[in-house]
Amino acid sequence: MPTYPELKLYVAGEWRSTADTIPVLNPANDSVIGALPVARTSDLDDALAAAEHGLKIWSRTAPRARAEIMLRASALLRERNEEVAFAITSELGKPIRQARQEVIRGCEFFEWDAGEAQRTYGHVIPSEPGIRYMTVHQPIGTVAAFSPWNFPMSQPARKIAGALAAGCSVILKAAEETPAGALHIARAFHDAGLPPGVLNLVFGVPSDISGYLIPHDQIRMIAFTGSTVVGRHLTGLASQHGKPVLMELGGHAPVIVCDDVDPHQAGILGATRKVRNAGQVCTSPTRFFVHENIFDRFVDAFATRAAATVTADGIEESTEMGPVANARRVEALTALSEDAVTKGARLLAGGHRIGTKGQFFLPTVLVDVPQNARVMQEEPFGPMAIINRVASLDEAITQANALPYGLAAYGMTHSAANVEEMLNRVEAGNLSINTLEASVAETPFGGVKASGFGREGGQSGLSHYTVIKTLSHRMAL
Ligand SMILES: NC(=O)C1=CN([C@@H]2O[C@H](COP(=O)(O)OP(=O)(O)OC[C@H]3O[C@@H](n4cnc5c(N)ncnc54)[C@H](O)[C@@H]3O)[C@@H](O)[C@H]2O)C=CC1
Ligand SMILES: O=Cc1ccc(S(=O)(=O)O)cc1
Repeated sequence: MPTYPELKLYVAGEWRSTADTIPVLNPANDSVIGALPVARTSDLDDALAAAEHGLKIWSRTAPRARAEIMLRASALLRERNEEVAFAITSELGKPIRQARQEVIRGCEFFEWDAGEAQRTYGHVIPSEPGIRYMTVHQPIGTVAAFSPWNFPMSQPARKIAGALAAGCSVILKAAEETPAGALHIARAFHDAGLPPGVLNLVFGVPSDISGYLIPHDQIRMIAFTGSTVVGRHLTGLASQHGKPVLMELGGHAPVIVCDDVDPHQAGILGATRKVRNAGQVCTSPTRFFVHENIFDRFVDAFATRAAATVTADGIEESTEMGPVANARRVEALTALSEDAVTKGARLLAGGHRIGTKGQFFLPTVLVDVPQNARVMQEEPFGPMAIINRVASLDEAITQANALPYGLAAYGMTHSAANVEEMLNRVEAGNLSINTLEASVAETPFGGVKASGFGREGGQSGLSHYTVIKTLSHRMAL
């Protein structure tokens, strides 16, 4: 059986502890599994100095050589999949099978961006004789990155992959609740031969760290994934200091179910995907707008499948859904469910926690939810689905666009005309049809409206980590 790693900071290529620590809990049983060192100001200063040195080396390292180190680190993570997955399940609660998939997804980000590192092409711009115009893409500098607790490995991987592929150095503050995924990444890069200082990993009080790092001249770009409230705060701080940001924020994903699909199959797909990572995914399908012709059959299939979800400690191979990440989520979900029922929603499954040990909240299905219920506006970030009936595609799209969020959106239909209508009108960064997968390494991922700006992954994923320099070269003075 693998063990949970000893938690350390990683600064200037070395592991370090501090006297001040934060306990890390297993949400399946509330036991303490680790003590996380809190970075002191001196650790942050050391990380800044190391990242400055690391940038000098890494930005002058050939893209092919960068890619080789990234691919070696990724291969090590694949070899260590069982150990990393065990750590993720221990600190977050996610079923071990999903944790293994998360490790693979994180590796795919490194592998994709390692390839993109070698394709950051500039242009030669047509010009008059005697002068040449060209552009090159250079690393933006040292990046301050902040990753959330819901994907402890793949979310840090996203940011580290983009920054390192572009030739930047990074100071990553990973989530205090789930630090081990980022720690395993740092370990893999250390073992793969990444020069000291290129990647630095710190933990602590989030606002203290962001408040200290972002204003520093040396930090040239800020990448954050998390709530819209925190993202806006960091965007404000960055803008005060004139720095660009990449913000991947909240979502409240609509799913438009047209009447030309099999309602049983669609309901089962919806319920299965809803409980992925206990619904704690920014792209989690949440508001199902189902055509009235198939509504009842969809609801039956969805609620039956949701209620049958094997909910237990994620370390068991048979578990389909583990606990939510912490007590805050249980409280928030309970309040949202009670509020919706009070306002007239029908509760068909779940709605409450189970057990006295651990943070287990049952898959929850709310039907015919009125507009004034809080859950119609607030991201539940848990295993909670809203299913409402609509009379037309037009009504569904209007409902889908009614919130300020615009991250992932989904449709289920076999009609090309319906797809075209959704593509043209649904306000979202990512629209997926007949699949509830919104993000893979090779496609750009990100939001519109309150869900953020910028894209991670795909061909454009490195653009935020580079700056374009234009050369105007006259052949003679
Ligand atoms: N888009 C996503 O993947 C995520 C979204 N969220 C959203 O946030 C809501 C609340 O989550 P909580 O963890 O309870 O609260 P939160 O908003 O306090 O924390 C979210 C994340 O932001 C980080 N953070 C908070 N303040 C920060 C600051 N000043 N500087 C830098 N990082 C900071 C935290 O370390 C954490 O990882 C969730 O219900 C969900 O809606 C949370 C985690 C991930
Ligand atoms: O919570 C948002 C989120 C989480 C994971 C992923 S990915 O599957 O690792 O790409 C994307 C968005």
